[in-house]
Amino acid sequence: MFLKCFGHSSSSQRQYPTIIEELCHQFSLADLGKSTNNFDQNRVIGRGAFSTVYKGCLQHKDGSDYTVALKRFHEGYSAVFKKEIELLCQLRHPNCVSLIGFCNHEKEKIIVYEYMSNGSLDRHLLRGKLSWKKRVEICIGVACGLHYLHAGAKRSIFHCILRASTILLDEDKEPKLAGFGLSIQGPQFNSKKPKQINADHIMDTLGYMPLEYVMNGSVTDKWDVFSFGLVLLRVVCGMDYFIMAAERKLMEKPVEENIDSNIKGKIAPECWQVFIDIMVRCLEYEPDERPAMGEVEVELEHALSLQEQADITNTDGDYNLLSKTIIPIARGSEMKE
Ligand SMILES: Nc1ncnc2c1ncn2[C@@H]1O[C@H](COP(=O)(O)OP(=O)(O)OP(=O)(O)O)[C@@H](O)[C@H]1O
Repeated sequence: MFLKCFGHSSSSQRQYPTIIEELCHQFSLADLGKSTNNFDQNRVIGRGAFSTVYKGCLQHKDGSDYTVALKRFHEGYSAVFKKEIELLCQLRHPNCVSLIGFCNHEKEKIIVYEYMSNGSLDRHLLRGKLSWKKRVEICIGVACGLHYLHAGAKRSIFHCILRASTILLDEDKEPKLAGFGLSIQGPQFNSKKPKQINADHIMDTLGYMPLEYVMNGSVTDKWDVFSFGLVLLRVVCGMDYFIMAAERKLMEKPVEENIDSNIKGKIAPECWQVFIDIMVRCLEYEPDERPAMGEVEVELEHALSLQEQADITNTDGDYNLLSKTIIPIARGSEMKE
């Protein structure tokens, strides 16, 4: 239904009849050029595989300013542009980035979003400044957003490129899912039938592809659950899975020995036990053995409350983790290499 809205209606010369226009604002290229000082390089806040992202300033009808992020797609990615608008138009959730509007002017394809002043999660993990508690809270928000995508709409949505750079943080460091350009609309909610797709085009940008896709081309919500497990791992270790794998830090060493030095000693054993258990389950080989996002969300809430309880009694000392957890992950994309 939504795709129809992007068809070129040669007779009427109206490119965007009805639905999309009703759901979000269509900006002129002139307005967006003005909002970014003509796409000034100093306004660039991010670069993705398909786009350059700018910080822009628009005006409300009453004349007051508001800040936005503009994703200007590279030439040749109009399908990704359309897909992202089509999906974002359907989403309303505090943990999903909000669409403000778009511009489709000849070769210029631009999406306008609410501005996330704290940028992407990966940058914060690199700096190492997030406390352990804040990290768990962020994971809960992401789990809540994914749960909504999988179960909150009539047809579930599989994000498919979940990673620390597609999780954005607002001014309160509340997480919002972004980067929906390669997401997939699944079967009707409650249908257990996996969707067969050809996602090879995602391969180069994706990386976190689970084994089942490579084996039989099937995509279910459990793809995102697997990617979420890798996000949990990154939140704990502060380092990307690929770097850890290249440095042989996984498989050979327990996760407990790879914990980010900025949070070492801050994790209560009771909290860790619940957290690591859900992480390991998210990374199971068999998709059916991975939990649904609703369960993940509940378990993470539980982990957070155990941390808070432990912090009340333990006011002065660091915590010591005695467990040793080895995670034997096999990514699909590795299998295909
Ligand atoms: N709404 C936003 N507010 C603030 N920064 C943003 C926003 N959207 C994107 N960015 C920044 O731009 C970067 C690239 O965005 P995004 O990942 O969505 O692009 P992409 O072209 O889909 O690329 P890729 O698939 O490689 O991640 C993000 O990591 C983030 O730093």
